[in-house]
Formats: sequence, C-alpha cells, structure tokens
Amino acid sequence: MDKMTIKDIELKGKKVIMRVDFNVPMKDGVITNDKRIKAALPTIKHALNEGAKVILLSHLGRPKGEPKPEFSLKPVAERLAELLGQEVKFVPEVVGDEVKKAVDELKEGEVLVLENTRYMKGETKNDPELAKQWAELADIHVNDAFGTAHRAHASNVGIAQYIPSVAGFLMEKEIKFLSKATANPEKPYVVILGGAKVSDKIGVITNLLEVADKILIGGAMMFTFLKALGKEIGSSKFEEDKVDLAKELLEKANEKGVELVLPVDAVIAQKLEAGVEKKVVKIEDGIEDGWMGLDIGPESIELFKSKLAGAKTVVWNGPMGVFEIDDFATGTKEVANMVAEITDEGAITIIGGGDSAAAIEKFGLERKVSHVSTGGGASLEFLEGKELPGIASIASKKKINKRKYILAGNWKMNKTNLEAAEFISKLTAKIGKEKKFEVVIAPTFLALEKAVDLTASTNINVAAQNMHFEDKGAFTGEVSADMLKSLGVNYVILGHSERRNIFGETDEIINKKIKKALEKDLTPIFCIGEKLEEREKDLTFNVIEKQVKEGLYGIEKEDVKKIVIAYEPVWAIGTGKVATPEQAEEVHAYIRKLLSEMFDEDVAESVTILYGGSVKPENYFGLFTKPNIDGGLVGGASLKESFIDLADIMRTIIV
Ligand SMILES: Nc1ncnc2c1ncn2[C@@H]1O[C@H](COP(=O)(O)OP(=O)(O)O)[C@@H](O)[C@H]1O
Ligand SMILES: O=C(OP(=O)(O)O)[C@H](O)COP(=O)(O)O
Repeated sequence: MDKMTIKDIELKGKKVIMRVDFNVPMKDGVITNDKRIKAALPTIKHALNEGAKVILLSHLGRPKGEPKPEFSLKPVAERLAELLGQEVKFVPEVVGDEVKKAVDELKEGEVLVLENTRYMKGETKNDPELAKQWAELADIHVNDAFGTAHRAHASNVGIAQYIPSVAGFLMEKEIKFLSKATANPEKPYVVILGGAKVSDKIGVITNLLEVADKILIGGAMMFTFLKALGKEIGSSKFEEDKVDLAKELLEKANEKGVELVLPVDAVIAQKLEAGVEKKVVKIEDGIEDGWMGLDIGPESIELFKSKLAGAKTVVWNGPMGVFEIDDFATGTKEVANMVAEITDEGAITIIGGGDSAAAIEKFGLERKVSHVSTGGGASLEFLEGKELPGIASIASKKKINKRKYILAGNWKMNKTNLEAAEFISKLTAKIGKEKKFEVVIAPTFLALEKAVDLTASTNINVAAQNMHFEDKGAFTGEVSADMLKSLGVNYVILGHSERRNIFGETDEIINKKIKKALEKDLTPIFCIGEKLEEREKDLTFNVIEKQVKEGLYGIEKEDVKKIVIAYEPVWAIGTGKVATPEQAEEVHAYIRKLLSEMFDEDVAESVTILYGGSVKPENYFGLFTKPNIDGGLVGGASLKESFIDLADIMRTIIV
C-alpha cells in the first residue's frame, strides 16, 4: 500500500485524533452489533500501547447537524471501555472549551471519545473551520474509518488539510483486500451480487464487466434481469426503471465474453413470512401472479457452486434471498458455504455490504472467508473503481522516481566558520550517509571551503547562496561560478526572494545566472514565489508563470531537467506562516503543468520542485507527502537539530 500508516509514525506522547466508524446499529439505546467497534480496536490499542493520547471521533446515524440524544456516542464509549478493559473518557461535546480541557488533561495511554461529529452542521459539509478546530486538538490524524471513506466530511477529509493524516490498521486491511479485487485480481474472478438494491449496485456491474470472468446474480436483483429477458416474475421484487439498464448489461456482458449467470429456479411464496407455503419453480416456466421469488432454488445453488469452483478471487455483495427468514435462507447459506470452501482452497474472498456481512455472521462463516468489509457503500464504491475521498486524503508514501528528492538548508547570513564546522560535524554523523534523498547545505561564502572539506566523504552536498553571471571582472563584492566550482561546490541558490526584494534582482538577472550556472555544471536552485499582496489579489499563478517563463527563457529542455525549482511564497518566509500542504501542492502542480506546456511531460516529471517558507518538523510531514513536493528549501529550521528531524521525516515517507 502506498499510504502512510500509523506504523510509520512516532506516537509516544503525541496527541492523536483518530477518526473511526462507530456507526453501529442501535435499538432503544442498546448496540445490537458491535462489529465496527471491535474492528477499530487494533489501531486504538496500538496507539495507547505506544503512549499516545487518543481522541476518538465518529458519527452515529444521521442526526442532521444537531444534537439528538438517540444518536449520542455515550453508549458506544461505554462499550469501548468494556472491550478495551480500560477507562474511556467521554465529553458530551464535539468541539469547544470543554473538549479542549479534556484533551489537555489527557495523559499518555488514555483515551477520550467526543460526541457524535454529525451533531455539527459543518461535518457533512466538510467545513474547513470545523476541521481546523479538531486539527488544533492534536498532532496527527489517524483515519481508521473505512466505512465512512466514501464521504468527504470534515472529520475524515477536511482535517487532513491541517494535520497529517495516516491510515489505521483497519483502513489498511480494507484497502489491501479490496485492492486485490480491483488491481490485477487473480483469475478466475467471480462476482456474486444479490440483495435488494439494484440501483445502488448497478454501477459496480458496469465496472466489474471490465475485470470479472463471471457475475452470478441472485437475490431480488435477479428479477430485474429476468424481467429484462421477458420472463414472468409474478409479484417478485424488481426495479422497473432499471430493466432497460439490465438489458444493456446483459448485452455488454455478451460482447465482453463475461458470463452473467442468472438462476434457473427460485423458491417462491405468497407472503414474506416464516412458515408460509412455499414451492420451487423453474424460471423458464415463469412465476404466477400473487407469488414472489424469495430465494434461489436448488438447481441454481448447484449451478452457482459449479461456477464458483476453482475461482481464485470472489467478491460477494448482497444475499441470495431473504436470509433473515430461515425458509428462504438456503441459497445464501449454501453459497456462503461454497465461498468458505474455496477460501480454504486458496481463493481470496471478500464480502461487502451490511446485510451480506450479517448473513455470513449468522452462518458462523466470518472467519472462513478472507475478508468481511466493514463498509457497505464504501466497499461498493471502491469496487466501482472510484477514488474514495477518505482514502485520497491519507498521506501517501513516496516512491523513488525519476526526479531527486532534496532536503536543502539555506543558512543565509548565519553561523561563523567555527559554528558552521561544528554543526556540519553533527550533520555528517547523523545524515551523512543518506541514500534516499540528497542533502544540500548552503553556508555563507566564507564557510564554503570548510563545508566542502568536512562533507567530502559523505552524501551531503554544498551550495552557495548566490553568484554573479559574469565569469570575472569589476563586480565588487561578487563571486563567479568558476570560483564556486573550484571549491568543489555543486549547487547554487539563485533568485531567492531576499535577493529579489532586498537586492533588486530581476527575472532577467536570474535568467542569466541560471544559464551561467548550467554552463559551469553547477545545479541551480531557482527560487520563485509570490508576495502576500499578490496572493490576496489572486495573482499567485500569474506571478509564478512570469517568474518561471522569464527565469527559464532560452534554456534548452535537457538543461531545464537539471534545474531544481524552489517555490517559496514570500509571505511564508521568516514569518512563521506556512502554506497549507494543499496551498503548496496546488502551486507545485501548477509549476509542473507550466513546465509540461513550455517544454514537455518528460521535463515536467524530471524537475525537482522544493517547498520553502517556515518549514519545520511539525509541518513538514503534511507538505512532503504531497505528490508534487519533492523536498524542502529550509531556512531557520536548517540551522538546528530540527534539520535532522526533517531528514528523518523524509526517510519514513520515501519507500
Ligand atoms: N428475492 C428477494 N426479495 C426480496 N428481498 C430480498 C430478496 N433477496 C434478498 N432480499 C433482501 O435484500 C436485503 C439485502 O439487500 P442489500 O441491502 O442490497 O444487501 P447488502 O446490505 O448486503 O448490501 C436483505 O434484507 C434480504 O432480505
Ligand atoms: O454505515 C455506513 O455506511 P454503510 O451502511 O454503507 O456501510 C457509514 O458509517 C457511512 O454512514 P452514512 O451512509 O450515514 O454516511
């Protein structure tokens, strides 16, 4: 899995806000099935054992943005305490002072449940203000709410704008198993669909026709298809407005060579009740009026079993009949047994959907299938091939790709030579052997020679903070590319906002410097970024476009690939204000798009783009996990031990 998980992060003493899906069925204030609470236990226990302070967020039902006692999470918190065997604190508030106080009082290894997130209107609207209030309670967000992953809400998605979000174990497991059915499933791949909600599931069929070898259809769903084939279905449940679609799907399956298998007989009755008269009829003989199909018949069971034999991947969503009534449960039970049998033979079998999970549980087969998903809607949307917002918002790991990842420290006018030497010794000891990314330090001109010397047998590179574009001559106070090169320096920072704004460097000057650096085989770290007033006037992209176009004017494609770009919003430099990961990613993606338009896709993909501006260990995780952010150009935090912490963060993120 390319997502960061709770295993990748240090939890000791950290405040962890964890989104779980405790949306459990309740009757008269009593939980009727605690499967979802149990499913979240491994993640909660892990965080507690590691010494985290755990704050749990969940919704329950649909209270529509206001407190309603029947949707309180209090009974859930009590059940959780029983299951964990430890005290679980509960605050009957979702945000606010009482919540803050409870969080402040929380000790390592303690757990606190907040009230139903859907008591707040902003939750389902993914309100950034609400997300921020939750984010401010914690250091890290753990998303273990797979059942909610198809919703873009404040507590699972919005919050990831402010603090890093990583997957919990349940989320990881769900993604792992469901991916087996979507990305290169082992064949033969058989899908079993049933249940009542044709309209909810029809999207999956369209998508599954692309990957599955066989689709077996039972449950009430079969009657919409049988109707489409012109069969007499009596009073069986079907969806009139989906008959045409069913016809289309039958044709499509035919074209694609996918076997769409329908039952050949059914168990019928006149009433949906236990103990009523029932009989088995062949589908080809039709079902008479007044009778309805409530289960698949014995021949269909055999047919389905034969189709399942030898399957390597099976996805099942929706029972074969009204399994809640024993008279009509045989089809579901027999198919469930067969699924268990082929699991034993090595097939990957995945059950999704609330009722299907309940059926599997009723027959005691939960542990005999590979995976019973905790998500109904979420697992279906996943199988449809959609990107779920609650998964997209979890930080991704980074793979080594064609561009370099870089951690660069711009020391500016700081550190005497002695201080520089001392600090470099620390750096070489701690991060001198870095392989996954490049480390670059940019001391003052005076310390360059020493820095090159001290880093000689390490993987740390040395950069100058500036240079002139001429080779030599009457340029008082300047240094040339050749001078830097002769010291063994191999990077040079050009066009930093302080040079642009304090020393009046123009795009034209910077362009000349970049060209000179390239000519002399020095890697330019080309800085760009908008000022606050430009951002406020919505001119960010215009400013960036001008800086990139003028800075790279007249440079050949192959040379552009060697340049490192650093996006440093001027309003975030030295101000303590940092762009949110989303703001930074948006600009980085824009720069890459610009490069592909100016040059080509290969150039866009090859150029390393760093983010700079109040980068610190606290905010770096969120920034560096963004796909277009290839590292940092760090100011203040590069002068201290925090630079080593930044390297540690990069090491955990790059796989
Ligand atoms: N032939 C049928 N006629 C009416 N209802 C059916 C029939 N077969 C199955 N059902 C009902 O379908 C319901 C489950 O449907 P659905 O919600 O689509 O499944 P899931 O929750 O697994 O996604 C069950 O309550 C079951 O009783
Ligand atoms: O129970 C859930 O969905 P599911 O019944 O489709 O698995 C989730 O908790 C999401 O709840 P929602 O459908 O009210 O957004």
